[in-house]
Amino acid sequence: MKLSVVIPIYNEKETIRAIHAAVQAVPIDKEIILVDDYSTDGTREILNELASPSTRVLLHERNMGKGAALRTGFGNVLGDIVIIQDADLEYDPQEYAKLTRPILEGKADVVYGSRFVTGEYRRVLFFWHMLGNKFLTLLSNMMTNMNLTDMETCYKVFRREVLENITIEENRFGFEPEITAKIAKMNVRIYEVGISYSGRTYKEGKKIGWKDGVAALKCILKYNLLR
Ligand SMILES: Nc1nc2c(ncn2[C@@H]2O[C@H](COP(=O)(O)OP(=O)(O)O[C@H]3O[C@H](CO)[C@@H](O)[C@H](O)[C@@H]3O)[C@@H](O)[C@H]2O)c(=O)[nH]1
Repeated sequence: MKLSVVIPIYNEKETIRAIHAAVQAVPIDKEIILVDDYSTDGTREILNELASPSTRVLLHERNMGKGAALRTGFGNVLGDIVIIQDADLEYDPQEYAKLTRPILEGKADVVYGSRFVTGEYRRVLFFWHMLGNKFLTLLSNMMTNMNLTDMETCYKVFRREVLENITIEENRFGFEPEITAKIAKMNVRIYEVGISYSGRTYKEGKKIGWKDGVAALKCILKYNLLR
């Protein structure tokens, strides 16, 4: 089984080398797909250095958002299992073994890594982000009739066949509720596993804001009620 690691990137020159090295260090047969979303901080020059037969670099010619970068990445995967990896250091690639296990054991088609279950460590940060996430996850669950604990997690893992039947329409962070609504309507087995999480602050490079929360709310309604 080969793993495709899709990394959407926007202005991450401080972390891109480290995250690439951390992914490379995971002892799993894999390909890495770096999708740069028109970074202007020097990230692109670093990506040229990282390109190799096992690390492909795809470039957007304007900034379109994380969802759009994933659409580009998913369209190019060759592996049997696909994982989304943020370009910062919040989510630890050491978790891949745990995240892929339910698929490798033939139990799951999709796995979400949750920051809210089990005794893994996590950095304590923003109360309002936690509340926003809990609210969006609750609303999404009410509409999908699922019981996820972390709908907004980065770590979403798919058998490639599942993604072949999904087209991401949302360019920005709205793709999280969109893809969740879409898999809920498919006949797939969804699992959750607990993961560690080392969130970063705005000074450390976080870009997401309250407007993304409002956009996510609209996407929950749009993809569950109107489609
Ligand atoms: N391609 C692309 N990537 C972007 C953009 N903006 C941010 N990203 C990438 O998306 C990741 C997360 O961005 P942050 O700004 O650090 O937000 P976050 O708080 O960590 O986001 C959390 O919530 C999001 C929405 O649920 C999740 O998508 C994300 O994985 C994480 O859990 C980073 O790897 C960043 O490079 C963009 O315009 N384009």
